[in-house]
Amino acid sequence: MRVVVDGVTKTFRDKKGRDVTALSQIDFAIDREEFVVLVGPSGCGKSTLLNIVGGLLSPTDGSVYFEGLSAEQNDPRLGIVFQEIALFPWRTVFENVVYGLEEMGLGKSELKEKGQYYLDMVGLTGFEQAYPKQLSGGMRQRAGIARALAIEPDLLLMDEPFSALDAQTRTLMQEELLTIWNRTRLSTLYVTHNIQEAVYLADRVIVLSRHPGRIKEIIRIDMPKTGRDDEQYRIQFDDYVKQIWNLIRHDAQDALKEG
Ligand SMILES: Nc1ncnc2c1ncn2[C@@H]1O[C@H](COP(=O)(O)OP(=O)(O)OP(=O)(O)O)[C@@H](O)[C@H]1O
Repeated sequence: MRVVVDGVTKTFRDKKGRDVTALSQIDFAIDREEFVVLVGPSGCGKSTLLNIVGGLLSPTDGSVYFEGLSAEQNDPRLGIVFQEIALFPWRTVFENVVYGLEEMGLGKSELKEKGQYYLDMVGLTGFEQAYPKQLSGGMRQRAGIARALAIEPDLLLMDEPFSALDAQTRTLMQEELLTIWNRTRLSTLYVTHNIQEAVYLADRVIVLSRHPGRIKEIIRIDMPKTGRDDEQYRIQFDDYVKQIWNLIRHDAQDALKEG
């Protein structure tokens, strides 16, 4: 699904009653079958922007269009994955994955078929009857991804989905996400702090600056979608990382000082 973010501005009121502009005049599009990553220093408005696209927050100004229509006119189906996946502890992995499908009123055999298909896709075959507390962090994230995919969304929204995982699990999950994405080719908006992750996954990286959050630059990652970690792309990969870090560095230092 093509998504257009048009002139989005978001103002919050802080505890002292002052208006804080979190996002100012944000314009960009996510094309069909495009993977767009938002990066930027802490507090630049990445999550706010993702939540606005997902309809969880409304913009103070501007609009989001889905295939040229507003969310009310189009009612896009959204698959959302957050950093801490909120699985229902009293439901098995399978029951968690099919939760959205149940809500959509699917029958038992369809639930079984689709649930199993997406569990297999994320590598959780054999864990259908396990409960979330019996899973590792990486497995819980996989279950959350399967749940988001199971509803066959028009758009996938992911907010730091791997940042609570250890470095090795994170690398493996990035690889798996690419494999899954290549099968589904869902339009995706993905938020991360991690520049390597952005360069590894993105068709385009949107770099935000802070106070107020604005688009600093949009960078197309001109490398094949798979195998970016191959030796032959190392220099190109590192150049993208450097380019993005140079755009973020000053803002990140400021964010650090402000705490
Ligand atoms: N509900 C809220 N009320 C007041 N201010 C808010 C609210 N949500 C976000 N903000 C402010 O808006 C700005 C953007 O926040 P947001 O969480 O979107 O940034 P972020 O880039 O996702 O940050 P991080 O990377 O640290 O998660 C920050 O200055 C934040 O303090």
